[in-house]
Amino acid sequence: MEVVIVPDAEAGGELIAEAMAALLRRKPGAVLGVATGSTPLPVYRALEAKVRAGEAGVTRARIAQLDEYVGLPAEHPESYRSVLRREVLEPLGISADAFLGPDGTTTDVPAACAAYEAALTAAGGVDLQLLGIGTDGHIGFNEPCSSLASRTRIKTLTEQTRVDNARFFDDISQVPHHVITQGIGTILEARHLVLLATGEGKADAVAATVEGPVAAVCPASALQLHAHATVVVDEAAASKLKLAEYFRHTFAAKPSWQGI
Ligand SMILES: N[C@@H]1[C@@H](O)[C@H](O)[C@@H](COP(=O)(O)O)O[C@@H]1O
Repeated sequence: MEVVIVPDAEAGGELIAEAMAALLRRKPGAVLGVATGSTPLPVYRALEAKVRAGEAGVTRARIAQLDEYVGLPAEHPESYRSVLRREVLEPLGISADAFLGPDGTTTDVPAACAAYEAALTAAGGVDLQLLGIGTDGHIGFNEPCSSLASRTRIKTLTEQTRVDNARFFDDISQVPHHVITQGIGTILEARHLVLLATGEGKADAVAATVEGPVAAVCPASALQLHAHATVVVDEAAASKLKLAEYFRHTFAAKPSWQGI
């Protein structure tokens, strides 16, 4: 696992957007796995700037969704499909045909989960999966104690996650209790995992992810099992890492052309 400590969220966004741009230059039909939440927004803005500047092309790229609320209408502004349309597809000029995601409006959840797994496989798998992290260490919507081998399935949100996500809704009663999420086993199949965490509120979860044991109680710790996982954190999110100086020194010594 590579840990990169950046000065702020914008620097993290730029670093990750450059990795995405480099991927698109060598593989124009790449599948980019995207995440929702506030943290990834600087990545999308930086990638948009690169696309506009002609540094990366997205005409053949595909976008894959990580997770989705169950029961929100697809056109609900806070369905993750709507959020990704607004934050990723429209700004980058990517058509809805190039979007892969689970159907959160379904009445047959197991079939929708199986269909999404099949769609990811048919697309050739995810090349780069961007991840945020919940304050409880969740990735996607894999809450603590999710199986490290799990596949796309329904999950019940913890009260903590509903409280954390209530800011996107008028009040907490509107936050769904159920979600469909790529499983941890599914996520681990992406060729490159890039987790971005910013702010002090993520410091405990980052420390458990990077320096704690691999344990289902901290789902993000599964990244330790992946051969190409990058954790990008700002100073505040890195504040509880015992090995922070080592990580700073290691990245500073890396040739700049190498990227993440
Ligand atoms: N399902 C999403 C996660 O994918 C995201 O990582 C997390 C953190 O969000 P934020 O980046 O806003 O802190 O929120 C939600 O639970």
